[in-house]
Amino acid sequence: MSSSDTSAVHVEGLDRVFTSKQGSVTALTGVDLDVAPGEFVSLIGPSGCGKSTLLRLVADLDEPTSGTLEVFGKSARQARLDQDYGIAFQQAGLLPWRTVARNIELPLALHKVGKAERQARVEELIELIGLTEFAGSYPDQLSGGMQQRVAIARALAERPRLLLMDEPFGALDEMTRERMQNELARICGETGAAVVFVTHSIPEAVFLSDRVVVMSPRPGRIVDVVPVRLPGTTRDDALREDAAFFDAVAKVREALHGEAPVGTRGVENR
Ligand SMILES: Nc1ncnc2c1ncn2[C@@H]1O[C@H](COP(=O)(O)OP(=O)(O)OP(=O)(O)O)[C@@H](O)[C@H]1O
Repeated sequence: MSSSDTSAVHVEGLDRVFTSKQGSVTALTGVDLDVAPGEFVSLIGPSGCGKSTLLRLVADLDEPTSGTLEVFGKSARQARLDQDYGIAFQQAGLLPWRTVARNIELPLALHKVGKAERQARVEELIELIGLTEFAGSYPDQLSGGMQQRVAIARALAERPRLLLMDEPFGALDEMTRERMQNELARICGETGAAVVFVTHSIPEAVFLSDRVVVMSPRPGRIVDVVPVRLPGTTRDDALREDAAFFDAVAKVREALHGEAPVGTRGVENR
């Protein structure tokens, strides 16, 4: 079996050039990447290096200029039609007039899942994100972190084998952000979903990922892939103090700075 049959995401020789009257911008060039089922991969790199563009291509929100892109061995379009992935972006994007439960239920309702099944799934998901008491609350009654948890639950509603996340915790304060990272690590462990995760934070990428993909300034290319091997099977706060964690943070930092000077805009060292 070729890698493209087994990968959650298979990208080969991918280019994306945006053309307009002002000229053309090469956002991505020669990108090769495989994400295995159940694997957590983060994309990190300076502002404008094409991280969101790559994620949007995988999500079939945009089309490559050239190259191969497959999601579970299918075209991105087919994977979208088959609901193979869930998406969560920086803005939680909840509908303010629907309760927490009804926001989570939305993709199921749109796909005509029966009422009893919908209710059971929503209950399960609300428990998973620890918001059972807030099922009947509206988004504006929740904190930013809680809203983001609801967005994650909604992305998981259809049991996707793949989650695409673009800076989902970027707008949260540091403490909430670390709590959300713990939560996401636990959820991924429980659901076994593969994740492609865009972030500007090196520690966040290291804490969550099996591998960190480091990209260069425009035109975006992959300059390094740092494997993260942290001890134990669960990712919790103790890991943030572990020597292996600091070691991986240093490796990612070196990979980033090999391409650009310290303080590269758009990458957080904290
Ligand atoms: N629809 C578009 N039309 C023209 N250019 C675009 C479009 N989308 C992205 N670009 C350009 O492609 C490049 C990559 O953008 P992208 O948003 O993928 O970067 P990024 O790495 O996600 O940045 P950031 O970290 O700041 O979010 C940028 O130069 C951007 O201006």
